[in-house]
Amino acid sequence: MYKIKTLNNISQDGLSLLGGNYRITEEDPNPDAILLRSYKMHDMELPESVKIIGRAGAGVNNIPIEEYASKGVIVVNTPGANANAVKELVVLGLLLSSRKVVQGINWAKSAKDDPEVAKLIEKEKSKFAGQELTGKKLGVIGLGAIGVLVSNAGLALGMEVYGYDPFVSVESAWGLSCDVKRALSLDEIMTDCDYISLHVPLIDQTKNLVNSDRLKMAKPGLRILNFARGALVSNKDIKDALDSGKVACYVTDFPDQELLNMDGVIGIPHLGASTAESEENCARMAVHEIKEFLENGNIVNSVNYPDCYMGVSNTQARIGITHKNIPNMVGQITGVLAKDNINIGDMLNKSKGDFAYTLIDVDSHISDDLTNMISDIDGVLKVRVIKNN
Ligand SMILES: NC(=O)c1ccc[n+]([C@@H]2O[C@H](COP(=O)([O-])OP(=O)(O)OC[C@H]3O[C@@H](n4cnc5c(N)ncnc54)[C@H](O)[C@@H]3O)[C@@H](O)[C@H]2O)c1
Ligand SMILES: O=C(O)[C@H](O)COP(=O)(O)O
Repeated sequence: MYKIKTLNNISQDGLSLLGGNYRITEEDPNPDAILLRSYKMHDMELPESVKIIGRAGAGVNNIPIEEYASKGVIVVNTPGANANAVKELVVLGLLLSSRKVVQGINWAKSAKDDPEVAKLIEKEKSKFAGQELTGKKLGVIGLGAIGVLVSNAGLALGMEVYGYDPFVSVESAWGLSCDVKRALSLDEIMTDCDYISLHVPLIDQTKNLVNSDRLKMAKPGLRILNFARGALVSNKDIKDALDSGKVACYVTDFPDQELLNMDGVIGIPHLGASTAESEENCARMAVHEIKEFLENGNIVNSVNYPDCYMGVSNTQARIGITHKNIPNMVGQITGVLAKDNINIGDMLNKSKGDFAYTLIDVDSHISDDLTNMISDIDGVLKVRVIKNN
């Protein structure tokens, strides 16, 4: 029986895929896996029993992925599973930033007790006039799962779309309409566009990506949409830009008290991925990835270890080893097996940055002694016997 600890509410539709060999728990001190959404794990003590962490969603800045890698713990996420939900909210964000709908609705509601409200509306509506999207320039920063969908949606709305992503993947490039123009620098986007939508992960290199130096380059009346992470945009600099009219509206899915007190900010309470469809997609994908790892040792969509897939073992035993990416690890591991005269049926070794994973199918039973000998190799982080007949 595997134990899965949940740190956030996870869609039942996904959890139901776990099956009878799994117990879902919020309290167990020794779970095999953790399943979460945006819960911040940085200050949490990670139980030694945890082998894999499944982020039902895209962003992993709430998880100390390098620290967990050094403990031999795999972190996976669910690429693209919530991209459509975010894209739809970005389309709404484009419209909200263009038309004073939020302000207009709030004003109309405030006049609800006035019997003359219908007349008043016709008199006052000119205060809430806006602009159209068609023909405007949209700059999309980050052309991953969400950025691609947003770019294509921008074209469908009649916008001229510029995309910037120096690391764009082949898969994204295939999904992107050929009518999206390639921006060669962030500055180009900042200088030329009427709307900017951010779709990059929050990492050291992207913190405060939108700052006073970049905002200086912008045309007056720029609209900025941030459905990626709050810290990508400097609060102080956005305030100055809103005050000066450089930025006409900042739509963010990550408002804080400071932002909610600024005129020109539309703060949405982190609803990008909050649709039934997206929550189901993410939970299903994360559950699938956790099951693959716990039952077969396969790594799917990891953000801190290489992906590794050997299907279902058809030999007597399977062993999975997380270790440092240093010379002679495979030699030492197979040396231990050879000493015990154990034949290797199949094997995979892959690395990602400083860490690596070795998955081995063998034709005989694996003893505790042998497991301990592999664990004792310098650089080995976690050893798991996945199947043992
Ligand atoms: N608001 C929400 O509810 C919500 C939902 C999903 C994702 N997100 C956020 O959006 C981010 C993007 O999600 P995604 O699914 O598109 O991820 P993704 O990994 O598919 O795409 C991210 C893209 O950013 C690019 N990139 C990285 N650094 C860059 C840089 N310095 N400049 C330009 N491009 C850069 C990458 O090459 C990649 O193509 C997530 O990391 C997460 O923080 C928010
Ligand atoms: O990175 C993500 O996937 C989003 O920010 C969604 O987060 P949530 O699962 O907490 O809604």
